[in-house]
Amino acid sequence: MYEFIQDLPKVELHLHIEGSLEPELLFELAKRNQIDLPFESPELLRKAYDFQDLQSFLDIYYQGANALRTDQDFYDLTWAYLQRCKADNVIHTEIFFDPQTHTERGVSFDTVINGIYRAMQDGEREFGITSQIIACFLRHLTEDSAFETFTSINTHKDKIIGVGLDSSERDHPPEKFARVFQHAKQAGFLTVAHAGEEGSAQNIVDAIDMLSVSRVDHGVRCVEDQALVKSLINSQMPLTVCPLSNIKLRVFDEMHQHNIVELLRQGVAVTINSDDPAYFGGYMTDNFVAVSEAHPMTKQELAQFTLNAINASFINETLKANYRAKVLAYLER
Ligand code: HPA
Ligand SMILES: [Zn+2]
Repeated sequence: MYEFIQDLPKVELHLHIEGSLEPELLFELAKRNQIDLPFESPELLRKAYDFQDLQSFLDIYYQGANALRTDQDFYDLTWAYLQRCKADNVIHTEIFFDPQTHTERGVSFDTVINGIYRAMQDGEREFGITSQIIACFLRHLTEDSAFETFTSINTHKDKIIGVGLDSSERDHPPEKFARVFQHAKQAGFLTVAHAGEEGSAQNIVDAIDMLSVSRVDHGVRCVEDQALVKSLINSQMPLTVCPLSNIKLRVFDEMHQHNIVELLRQGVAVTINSDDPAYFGGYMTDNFVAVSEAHPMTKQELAQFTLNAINASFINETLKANYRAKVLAYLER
């Protein structure tokens, strides 16, 4: 099954580019930018990636992002991720970035977006990998800060397809960002939001109702509200689930307790994604393999994750049809 998964065409819809910063590149950037790191080597840094919950991860993740300073740093980060996409046969990816993580420490919005976008253009030209950018608001910061960030997002409308919501879910419900999301919608952006990762099923309901999201990021705690599960099936609202992330951040104790395959079999539009692969121990193939080892599946079921992701993606109908045909041809090979 490993070979089938490795070569299966995949679409990633939940990837924080800052979370793809591998310790080796982090060390290289720190040297380039003359930043002192509190670790002796990439190996020792990697050993420190042992998280109790979402917040304990976020603290280390924001520290790591501090090594990113220049347009070229963001290019190198994104290029390294796209090389992993190529290795895993990821044919399309929708990349999150956190503008405030950088603007709050004096790195300009333009520096960040220009570096990421340049690598994405090269990724399409050299590897044929299509991609989109989604700018996320940090939910632990204020609504005012989100509105200010939106002004920058709006000036790069040619490069950014949508807005998202991430960071600490507890104590920062969707409601806090209802107005800025409404503003973004009116300006023509699509919307997504992290909900039901550490927060309650009610956050999923509120993200759908108050933020008009096209997809829910994570969403695994939907099972605490069976009426919600029914409505997710009826509406085919996509969930961008991140299995290895959920284990590392202790949303589930072990992979065999994860609910993604049960949700798939009930007809929920679930997808498999890597979230922050440099911190959680794996990219797309690793996530598919971890799920399939704990929950044996048919090839058709594995391919359904990609078909769900194609349907849930922000690409045009022609490209969706082309990608669906690729998956079906692969199944019939
Ligand atoms: O899994 C996540 N949850 C919330 N915020 C995040 N920022 C990066 N990864 C995550
Ligand atoms: Zn995430």
